[in-house]
Amino acid sequence: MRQVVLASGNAGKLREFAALLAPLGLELLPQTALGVPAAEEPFGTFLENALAKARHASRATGLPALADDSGICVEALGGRPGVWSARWSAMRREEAAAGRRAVAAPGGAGPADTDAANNAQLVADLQGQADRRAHYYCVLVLVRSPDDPQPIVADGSWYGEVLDAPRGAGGFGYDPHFLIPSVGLTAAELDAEAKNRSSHRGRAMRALVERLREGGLTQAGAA
Ligand SMILES: O=P(O)(O)OP(=O)(O)OP(=O)(O)OC[C@H]1O[C@@H](n2cnc3c(O)ncnc32)[C@H](O)[C@@H]1O
Ligand SMILES: [Mg+2]
Repeated sequence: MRQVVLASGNAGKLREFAALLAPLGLELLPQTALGVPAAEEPFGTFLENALAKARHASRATGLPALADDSGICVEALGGRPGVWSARWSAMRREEAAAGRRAVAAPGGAGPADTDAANNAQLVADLQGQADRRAHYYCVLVLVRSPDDPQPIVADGSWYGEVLDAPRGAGGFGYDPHFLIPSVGLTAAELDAEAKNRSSHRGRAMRALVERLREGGLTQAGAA
């Protein structure tokens, strides 16, 4: 296994993966560069969505594929945005229009919202809320073929708090509003290396690499 398709269209994730995977000796090809369109993400769990994305990219390219499904889970919101993180502001608009909690599929019909719209929505959702606890969650799925009977799975979490006022220019998504209390910085105030060292994605990636090593699938014993 030398070439792997990265089953993501998110430029922020792509940047982080490029650094995380550099030591592995794998050539990582973004699916967008291979003309693979975004997969449907219709499921209520991160795991199912990641598996769907990995299979979709592997089927389209004939290559092994790595997918990431991730999001921010806020205690006071019962774990939401969760799997709806990429289109949280649209989700909340749909709920407001329906006058109740919508039952739309997590990936929804439309494209992801802008980070600014999602962040503004999250801040509005937490207005007057004292409990600011939240965590990022990431699950990674690697399939060697679209019908791989043994997908390799790893996950990671990163705990913090949601800030009303954004701080920092690094990272992507909800990072300017995600405070890591132990260092007093937001995820967007960390440099890329520091974020990868402690983030949900960094943790999941290191766990995945461990699984690959166990299975002899890294450069040393590539399949
Ligand atoms: O599905 P792909 O193509 O990978 O790209 P996406 O942006 O739609 O990705 P997800 O479906 O996994 O949605 C995850 C959302 O959660 C947020 N998110 C995930 N990881 C993050 C991180 O490290 N920092 C900030 N926000 C993050 C961000 O808003 C993402 O759009
Ligand atoms: Mg997505």
